[in-house]
Amino acid sequence: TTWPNHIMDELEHLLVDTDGFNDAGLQKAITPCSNYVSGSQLLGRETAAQWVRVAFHDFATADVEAGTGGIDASIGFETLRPENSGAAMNDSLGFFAPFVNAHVSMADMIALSVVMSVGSCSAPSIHIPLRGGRVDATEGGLFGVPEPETDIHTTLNQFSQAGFSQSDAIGLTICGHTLGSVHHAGFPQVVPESAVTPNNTGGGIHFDATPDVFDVDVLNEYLEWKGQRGGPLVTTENITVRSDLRLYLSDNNATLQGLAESSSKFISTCVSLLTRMINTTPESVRLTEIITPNEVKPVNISLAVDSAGQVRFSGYIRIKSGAVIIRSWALSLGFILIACVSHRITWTSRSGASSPAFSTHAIAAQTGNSSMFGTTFYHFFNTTLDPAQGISAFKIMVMRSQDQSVQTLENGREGYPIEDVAVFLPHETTIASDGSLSLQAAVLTAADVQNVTAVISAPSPQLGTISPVIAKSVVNFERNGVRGLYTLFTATIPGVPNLRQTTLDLTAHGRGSLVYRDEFRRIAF
Ligand code: HEM
Repeated sequence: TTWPNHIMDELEHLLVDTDGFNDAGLQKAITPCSNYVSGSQLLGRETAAQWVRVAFHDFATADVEAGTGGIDASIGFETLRPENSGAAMNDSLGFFAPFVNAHVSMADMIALSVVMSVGSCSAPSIHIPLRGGRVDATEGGLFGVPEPETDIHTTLNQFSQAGFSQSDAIGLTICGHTLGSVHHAGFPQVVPESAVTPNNTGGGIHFDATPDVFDVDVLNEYLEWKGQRGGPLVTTENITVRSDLRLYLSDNNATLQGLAESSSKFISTCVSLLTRMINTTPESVRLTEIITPNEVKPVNISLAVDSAGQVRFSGYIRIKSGAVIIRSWALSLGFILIACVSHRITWTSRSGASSPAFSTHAIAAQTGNSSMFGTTFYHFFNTTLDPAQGISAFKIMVMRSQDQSVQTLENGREGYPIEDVAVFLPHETTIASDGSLSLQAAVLTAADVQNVTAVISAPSPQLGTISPVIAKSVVNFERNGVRGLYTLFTATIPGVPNLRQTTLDLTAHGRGSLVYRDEFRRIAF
């Protein structure tokens, strides 16, 4: 894929930027893995485990033959159903809500959270491949999440409707039940009140000795009948609610004995089953390619037209260091080659023609960011462009430290595209006392643009679920003076509920059928 791909870029950010500079803030919720982010640690709840359970409950009502359900965030509308009992659903969706935007659906957050939980709560880190592009449901789906009371026949039918065979169902359940606990609060029919203690007020009993590690312990403890022996859904005195025991015994432990061959067999089976679980979606959904951490990624690339009409080109280049440490970087924009001590920048002018050279420098790498994929470093650049020449794309040159070889990253062939005819200016957004927002854009006067509009995508509350819906509205911009070679345009819109998550797609119509777009810009900083 070439840059930008908004869905993949956003999910990659959430997955990879988990620490230090530009931390997306998701992984902290499950660091350490025993952490509970939605309330007191004394409750004995675990956010990482909740995330995996929520995904299962969203998935479990899929009907693969009908092509409906699966990971579609319909779970948000279904939290009052007895089959979705427990704090996990609204805890998790409530935590994910501030991450949702025009290109990050709640359904993708649910899938991503499984990848994050399993990847973070394992060593070496277990990587479940993530794809994006799931679409949020607008209402609840079918009933049919298996409960502790559900008989084995019904349970297997429910899994089968979701595309999972008997051995898949057994495998997926034991893979899920390596994390977390069953709680007296929510499941008093499974866990007795005696589990409640001052340090465990929710009365959680673990499935295995390591409830905060995604590992094979639950399986070994069950088969060897030691430790937690598979947990409360195996051992509870109330026979009716021994759903795990019924499931595991439904093929006389054959599936589990197969999985117990080795830890790696268990892990690889879990990866495969959990991947299938998060990729079960309504049939209209087209998932993206697998999201892999970018070696080199442009971040927050922006143009700004200052009051003197100067064009500032700035942003970050994030570099992932694995085996390769990159000592220097450069930006190239086609024809201009800028050389300073160890950085080079070239670019393509607006017309694709060569432009005069300029020099800039990168500010030393920001604090490294260590993620489950390795460490990343941010390099800042900020330079002035000649507005008459403009910019249409840039390329990035990196030097590998091992052999000093220089590689030019061209984002396919054409370079990383950048729009300089119509530019939204998020730093100039102002908020009036009545909450309304004044937006600014700059459009190159020579482009002879008649019509500037924007689609605003604002995550907004919706009835029946804690998950936001993206409300879209269109706004027309009016001329508002001149800055150098640019004409300023402005628009006023009513306040939005979630400013930080609200984005805008700017469109300017020029001569003939020429259209200039500055897409997926944060409305304000
Ligand atoms: C027959 C199928 C299943 C039944 C009846 C079942 C039932 C339950 C119950 C009653 C709890 C306790 C929840 C609480 O006290 O908060 C639980 C916890 C959990 N389940 Fe399942 N489950 C099943 C399958 C699965 C599957 C397939 C997964 C994921 C792949 C999964 C993942 C989890 C996780 C991670 C927890 C711990 C949650 C926490 O600690 O908050 N379960 N399950």
